[in-house]
Amino acid sequence: MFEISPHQVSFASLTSTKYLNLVPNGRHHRDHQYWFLVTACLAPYMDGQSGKTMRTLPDTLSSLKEFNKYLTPSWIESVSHIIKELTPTKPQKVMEDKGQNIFERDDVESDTKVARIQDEMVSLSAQLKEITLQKRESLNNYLDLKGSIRVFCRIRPLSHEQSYSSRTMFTLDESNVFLRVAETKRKQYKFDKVFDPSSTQGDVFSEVEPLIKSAIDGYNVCIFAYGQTGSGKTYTMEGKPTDLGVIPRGIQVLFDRASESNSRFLFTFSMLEIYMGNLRDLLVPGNKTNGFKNVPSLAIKTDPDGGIEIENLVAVTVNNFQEVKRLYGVGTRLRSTASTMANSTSSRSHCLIRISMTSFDAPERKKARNKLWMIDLGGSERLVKTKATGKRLKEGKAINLSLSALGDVIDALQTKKPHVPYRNSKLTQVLRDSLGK
Ligand SMILES: Nc1ncnc2c1ncn2[C@@H]1O[C@H](COP(=O)(O)OP(=O)(O)OP(=O)(O)O)[C@@H](O)[C@H]1O
Repeated sequence: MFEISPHQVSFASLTSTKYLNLVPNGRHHRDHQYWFLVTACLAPYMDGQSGKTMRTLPDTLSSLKEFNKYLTPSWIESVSHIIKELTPTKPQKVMEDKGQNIFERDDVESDTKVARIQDEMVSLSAQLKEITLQKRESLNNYLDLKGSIRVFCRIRPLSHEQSYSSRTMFTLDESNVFLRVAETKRKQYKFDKVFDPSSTQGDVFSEVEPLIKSAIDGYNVCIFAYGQTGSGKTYTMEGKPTDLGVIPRGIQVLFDRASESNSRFLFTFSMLEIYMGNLRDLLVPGNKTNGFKNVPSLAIKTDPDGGIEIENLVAVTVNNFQEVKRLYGVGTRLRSTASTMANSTSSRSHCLIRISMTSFDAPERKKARNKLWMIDLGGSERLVKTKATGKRLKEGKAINLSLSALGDVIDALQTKKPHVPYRNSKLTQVLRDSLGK
C-alpha cells in the first residue's frame, strides 16, 4: 500500500529544478500500490552549449547505430585473426626458374592484397574506436540533458484480495499519474516515466540500462527504489528467478558491456544494509547468529578528493554474473526482514549493493575508479495506520527518518542549495559521492 497526497510527493519541471519530497506525511489511499524508481547519475550539469547537442542528438544516435552495427570488436578480432593466418612469416625468396616465377608473382599479388586488407583493418579499428567514443559521448550528453536525477513511477497490479475503490481511481499517461482525491478534484503527479500495472520487468529495465552503460564509462551511478511497504520495490529491484529485476539484469549488462569493450576492468561486489541507523555488512558470515559481536564495525570515511569509502566493508572481486549471484544470495539471507500488516516479508532496512569498478587502460572513462549503487530502500509507511508497535515501530521510525533525510538531500541538489544536508543520515553519508558532487 502506498500513501500519496499533494504534500507527499511534489515535482517541478525536470530541466532545472526537479523536486522530490520523500517525506511520508500524506493522506492514505489504501488501494493503490506505487513505488518510485529514483535514478541518479553523477554527471556534469548542462552548460550553454547543450542546445545544439540536443537538436542534433537524434540524428547522431541513429546514424551511429547504423554505422556501428557491423563494427563489433569480435568481428574485427576474427578478421584480424584470418589476416594473421594469411600473412607470410618469411620474406619470399626470388626464384630463378621460369615456372617458379608464376608462383612468385601470385605470392606478391596476394601479399599486396593482404597488406591492403591489413591497412583497411587498421583504419577500421581506428574508426570503431572513434565511433565508440562518439556513441559514449552522445549517450552521456543525452543523460545529462535528461537531468542527473530521474524519477520513474511503477504502479503494481493489485493482488486478488484487493480492488480499486471508485474514490481513489487513478488515470495515467506516459509521464503523469492523476489521482482522484475528491469527487471533483484530481491531483497530478509528474514523473520522467510512468509504468502502468501491466508493465514488465524488461520495460522497466530498458529505462535503466543507459545508466549501466554510463557506469562503464566511469560515472558514479545510483539507482534506488522508493515506495510504501508492499508496493513492489524488492520485486522490481530483485525480481523473481523466472522474471529478473533491475539488479540482476543490470549486473548482467555490466559484465556484457565490459567484455565487449577493449579495456580490462576489475569489479568488486559489496552488500550492506542500513538497519536502525547502523551499517551492517551482509557478506560477513555469522553476522546474525553471533548477535553482531566480533564483527568489525563499518565506518564512513571521506578521502581528500571527496570520495566516500566504507572502512572494513568486504569487497569481493567478481568476474562474472554467477559469482555476483552467489554473493547476492549470501547477503540476502542475512538481510533484516519481518512480516508487517502490509507485506509478509517486509524489508526492515535499506539494502545497498555496490559494484566498484576500476580500469586503468581506458583514458576515455570519466574516472578510473567509480561505483554503481543499486538500492532497495526500506518501505516508507504511516506508522499510525500500520499499527506498528515495539520493535516494528522503532524500525519504521528509523526508515522514515532516513528517507526524509534522503528527500532533503535530493531537494537541495535539485534546487542547487549552497548547503546539502548529507550528514543527517547514514544513507546520505554513504551515497554522498554518488548523489552529488
Ligand atoms: N509488478 C508486480 N507484479 C506482480 N507482483 C508484484 C509486483 N510488484 C510487487 N508484487 C508482489 O507484491 C508483493 C509485495 O512486493 P515487494 O515485497 O516487492 O514489496 P516492497 O515494496 O519491497 O515491500 P517492503 O518495503 O515491505 O519490503 C510481493 O508478493 C510481490 O511479488
